[in-house]
Amino acid sequence: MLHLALTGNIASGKSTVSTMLARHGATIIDADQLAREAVAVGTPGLEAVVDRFGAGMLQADGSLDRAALRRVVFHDAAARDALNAIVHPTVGRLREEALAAARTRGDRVVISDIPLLFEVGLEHAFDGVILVDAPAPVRLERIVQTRGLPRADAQAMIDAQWPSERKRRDAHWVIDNEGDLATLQARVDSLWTTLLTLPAGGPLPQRVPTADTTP
Ligand SMILES: CC(C)(COP(=O)(O)OP(=O)(O)OC[C@H]1O[C@@H](n2cnc3c(N)ncnc32)[C@H](O)[C@@H]1O)[C@@H](O)C(=O)NCCC(=O)NCCS
Ligand SMILES: Nc1ncnc2c1ncn2[C@@H]1O[C@H](COP(=O)(O)OP(=O)(O)OP(=O)(O)O)[C@@H](O)[C@H]1O
Repeated sequence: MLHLALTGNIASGKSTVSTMLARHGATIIDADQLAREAVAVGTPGLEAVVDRFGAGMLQADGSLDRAALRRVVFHDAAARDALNAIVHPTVGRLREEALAAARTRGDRVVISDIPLLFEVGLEHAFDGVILVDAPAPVRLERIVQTRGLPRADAQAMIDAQWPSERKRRDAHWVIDNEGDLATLQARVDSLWTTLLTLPAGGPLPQRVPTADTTP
């Protein structure tokens, strides 16, 4: 089994790329989705969030008020660390479970979508790392347009992550996503062709240049 990490800063296009890779047949393990499960109604995770941040973080139906928590943690690094400490261990455990299931099924290519891969120092736990990137102003516009957030809130989310320049150096493949979706699809198709030539679990070339993924 080839197990790769897919990462990239907020609104770089990770989910779009992972959907394209899934259509090619990859198994996707999505950390944002696992993070939602970690704080679902009735979990110790949600209880811990309420203990730390107060009952104001709940909606009337008892589920997490994500917008309320977002407004707190993206303007306060200590609060963000506290939330990460609650959520990340559960996300790690759920990822291991999903990975074990993929192994049992005999899946060929498994891709773990992990937004904070480099920030949490997980990059060496995989056979290789795919980074999706787009310039910060493009990402800012995407957040404002698709999430309908105020510009300052969108910028705070961008500022909560490492600049991508630092991540590009350590990725095996960089997919630039500054253009249209057809260009992105062509880049993902090209990457998939490359992935199929790799030995499962074998050594990967170190840091393949961006041009290699550009058709
Ligand atoms: C703060 C929360 C409730 C906001 O929810 P919301 O629905 O608005 O955003 P969503 O979960 O879709 O995340 C959107 C993007 O924000 C970025 N992001 C999320 N959490 C963090 C964080 N702790 N630090 C930096 N960036 C983050 C990621 O790029 C992510 O893809 C949520 O992001 C959360 O629970 N974050 C903590 C868990 C976490 O670290 N998730 C990231 C993957 S494990
Ligand atoms: N090349 C593109 N052209 C136009 N829109 C795009 C392109 N790539 C992504 N988008 C749009 O930008 C938004 C963000 O993309 P996506 O959700 O894939 O990013 P992400 O990196 O997974 O973001 P997040 O960190 O918030 O989970 C989506 O609405 C998506 O449809």
